Parts: sequence; structure tokens; C-alpha cells
Amino acid sequence: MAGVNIKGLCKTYTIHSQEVQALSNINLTIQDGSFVTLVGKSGSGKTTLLRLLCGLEQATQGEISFLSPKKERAVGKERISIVFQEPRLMPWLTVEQNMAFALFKEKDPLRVSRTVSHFLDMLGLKKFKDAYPAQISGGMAQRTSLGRTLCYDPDIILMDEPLGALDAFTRKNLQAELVEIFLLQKKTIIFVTHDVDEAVFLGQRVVIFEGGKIVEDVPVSLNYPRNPLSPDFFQIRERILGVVLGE
Ligand SMILES: Nc1ncnc2c1ncn2[C@@H]1O[C@H](COP(=O)(O)OP(=O)(O)OP(=O)(O)O)[C@@H](O)[C@H]1O
Repeated sequence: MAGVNIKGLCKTYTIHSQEVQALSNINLTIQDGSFVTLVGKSGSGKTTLLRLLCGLEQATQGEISFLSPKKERAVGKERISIVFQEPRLMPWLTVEQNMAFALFKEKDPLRVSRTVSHFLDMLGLKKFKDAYPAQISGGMAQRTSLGRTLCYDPDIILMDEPLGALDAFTRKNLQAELVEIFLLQKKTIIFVTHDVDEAVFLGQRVVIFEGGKIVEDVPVSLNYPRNPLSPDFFQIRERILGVVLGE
């Protein structure tokens, strides 16, 4: 595992010679093995931060470093994986093969089948292992995408609204499963969502973005699994909603 230390991070895009400051002076420390959710209105810079963290974009200024990285990984070789809103599975591969794809560098076929089988089990996909993406539901496809990520054994998992396209029932189920996976695996998870309830249900901290800046960092010191109907949950949710809506 690894945590992240972000110092003075800025990202400017240029659209038709007009500069857009997507992120300005972001300072954030995310501890190893913690679950952090990022919320904020559309265009506040959440996805840009994830893209910088996984190297899909270069920062204009500032730096990102890793905290307590795994000893067996060389510095700079931390494993970061990203899960998007859409599962991005390969349609010509089965559920099992899509997950195994994360292990294409692994030489030992037994290790591949053991790892894939473990996560197929954990995610309730065993019965569908031979199905193709077009033959499974959106929830199962997103579980397969998460399974592929877990097979890769990343130090840090970035999630960009991974449950955003699912129906409310499937979404609630997957939120609960994600908490269980987090408690079992203790990976560092950085999760972007527009849904404040989801952010409070999942995160140990909710970081609020506005106009490319962090405007508040709210600790959520409630035990898992959380009850969204409890007064403590309600109070934190209202506080965050107030900041996001600028009330
Ligand atoms: N590739 C790009 N080129 C130019 N501008 C970009 C690019 N990506 C993002 N931006 C701009 O950066 C700003 C932040 O965008 P970003 O996607 O990070 O916001 P967000 O908070 O993730 O929004 P949403 O919740 O809608 O996904 C926006 O003004 C957006 O137009």
C-alpha cells in the first residue's frame, strides 16, 4: 500500500488560447490504507486530480509523492489503478478473462487462476465467469471492473464516480460491498462522487472541491457499516451539503 502527499498542485488547461485553472494550489495528505471521498460541483477539479495522480496528465506546478510505499516496489513504481464510471471491459473477453487481463505479466498460470478465482468469489461473480460483458448487468460489469483492479493488486485505487451509472438499488448494494472490500483489503481508496450520501457512507474523510480548490476537509468518524438514517450521519451530510451548495 501507499499513501499520497500532494503539495502545491496546480493544473492549467488551455482551451482556444483561454486558460482554465482546473486546480490551484492543492495540498492534501492521504494516509496509507485510508478511504477518502472527493465531492464538489461539476467542473470543480475532482477528475483532474485523479488524472494527475495516475499520470494521465502532467501537473503545471507542484508535486505528488507517495507515503510508506511497499518495500518490495521500487520508488516511483507504486501501483495505481483507476476505475471509471463506465466499466471499460473488453467485449471479446469473458468476465474471468477480463479480470485475468490485469495479471498479463504474471508467469505462473496457477497464481493467475487462484487470484482471479478469489476475487470472482469475493464479488459474487463465479456463476457469471464465462459470460461476456454484453451478457451481464451494469452492476456485474462494474463488479468485474473492480475485480480486474483488485487482481492487479494496486497500492492506491482511484475511483471516478464508479457507481454513477447504476440504478439506486444496485448502487446501494455495491456501496456496502465496497466498504467490506475496503475493510478486508485496506487499500488506499480515493473516490470521486457527486452524491454526498455516498461520500459520507464510504469515506473516512470527505474532501470538498470548489473552483479547483479544496474548500473543506471533513472527517467522518462513524464506524462501518454506517446507517444513513442515524442522526450523526445526517449531521455530517448536512454540513457537507451546506458547503457544496455554498449555504
Ligand atoms: N482535457 C481538458 N482540456 C481542457 N479543459 C479541461 C480538460 N479536462 C478538464 N478541463 C477543465 O477543467 C475543469 C475541471 O474539470 P474536472 O473534469 O476536473 O471537474 P470535475 O469536478 O471532475 O467535474 P465533473 O464532476 O463534472 O466530472 C473544468 O473547467 C474543465 O472544463
